[in-house]
Parts: sequence; C-alpha cells; structure tokens
Amino acid sequence: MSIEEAKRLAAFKAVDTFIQDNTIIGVGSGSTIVYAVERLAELKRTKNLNVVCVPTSFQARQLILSNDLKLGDLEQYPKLNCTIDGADEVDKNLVLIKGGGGCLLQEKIIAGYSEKLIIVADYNKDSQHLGDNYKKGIPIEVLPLAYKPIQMRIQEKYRGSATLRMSKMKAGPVITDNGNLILDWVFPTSETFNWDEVNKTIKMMPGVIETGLFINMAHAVFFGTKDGSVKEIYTK
Ligand SMILES: O=C[C@H](O)[C@H](O)[C@H](O)COP(=O)(O)O
Repeated sequence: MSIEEAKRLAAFKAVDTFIQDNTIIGVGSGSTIVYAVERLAELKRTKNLNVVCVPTSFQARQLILSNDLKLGDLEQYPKLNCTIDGADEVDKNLVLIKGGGGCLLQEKIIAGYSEKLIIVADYNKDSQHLGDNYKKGIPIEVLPLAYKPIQMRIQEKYRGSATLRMSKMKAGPVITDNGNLILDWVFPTSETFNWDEVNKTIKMMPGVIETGLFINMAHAVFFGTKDGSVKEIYTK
C-alpha cells in the first residue's frame, strides 16, 4: 500500500467513525486532511450529510470552500464536536508533533475547543519516540521580533538546533497564516525529554506564540498501514 493510499484509508475511516450529521467539525491542515474533506464532500453528495466546517488554516478554508462544504468560524461556533487533523509524528503516548506545514497555532486553538481531536496519518508517522521518524524537529511559532533570543534560549537550555524556517519560492523566512515566524527545533534524540515540561517551558518564553507539541489532546489516532488495514488507537 502506498503512502497516499494509507493516508486516504485512515482519513475515510476516521470520518466514517466519528462524523455525525448536524455537527460542527474542525478541519485540519496538510496532505492527509485532503482525503478527509474528500470523504465529507462525498457523504454530503450521497447521504446529504450536513456539517459545519471550521478551518485551521488558509489551506483548510480553501479546501472547505472548493468542496462546497459549509464554512464556519469560532465566533459563530465556539464549541466544536470533533476536529480531524494530520500529524507529523505520533509517539507511543500519543504525543504529537504538528506544524510541518506551518499551521500549528490555529490547529491547536481549534483542537483545544473541540470535544475530540482525531488524528489521521500514514504508517510513517507511527513512532515509539518523537524523532524516530520525523527528523525536521518541533515547529515553534514565534513573534518575528523575538526569534533570535528564543532560538538561543532553546538551544542553551535543551541543546539541538532551532532553525528559522526559510521559504522555498521567496527570499526570506516562511511567514505563517498569522504573520509570525517558525523555528524548527531539532532536539538531540540521545536524550529523554519530558515533553510536557518542555512544552510548558518553551511556551512561557516571551515571544513564543505556540509550540507544535500536542500533549494529551488526541482522542484517537488512525494510521493507514502497509497491509491496507487501519490501526486505531484510542485514549480517554
Ligand atoms: O502544519 C501542518 C499540520 O500540522 C499538518 O497536519 C501536519 O504537518 C501533517 O501533514 P501531512 O498530513 O501532510 O503529513
């Protein structure tokens, strides 16, 4: 089974398991969520599914609109029933790295106001420990004026390297949907980190907007596997 097929399988299964009629759902960002939205659109066409979709990024908003789904926001719908989103890596405790596509801030907000966060991913994201498979580090969204001292403080405190994410098709850094910068902190995998402590400490550094560590947030993770089945893991 290819990675794309695995993503699709996981996304379809998650939508079929968790999405009910007349609910408010958060729509994550990235390449895997595209398949979940495809399934929502199919269910709308074939079964008349009626849901409101709250986006977690510019990309998600466009996905919702181009699939002719109903768009909402947190002002209209401050409580969401369920958010479906992808992840860059999931460890054995369901700690997630998110933000490989730069959308972590809105993703954490939307997930934080949802009853359930359901993660959809392919088998490459399934790890024992963070950093086993995903080598690009933990994304940290920062206010532009503070990126340098934050970068230095993270490196001094935890070692590794916190690199400013640069654009590919434009000179200069990646600017997030919120007008901020991203540091990708590649941490030393030889060390054992208490991710909850790390997350809280980095979050408290002045100028840090949000981290890509999602801890105790996922209600379930659906991995599309190589053999064509879906591995489902539940918490709470
Ligand atoms: O910023 C991006 C998001 O956190 C994505 O959900 C994450 O990067 C996973 O994306 P993909 O499904 O493309 O692997």
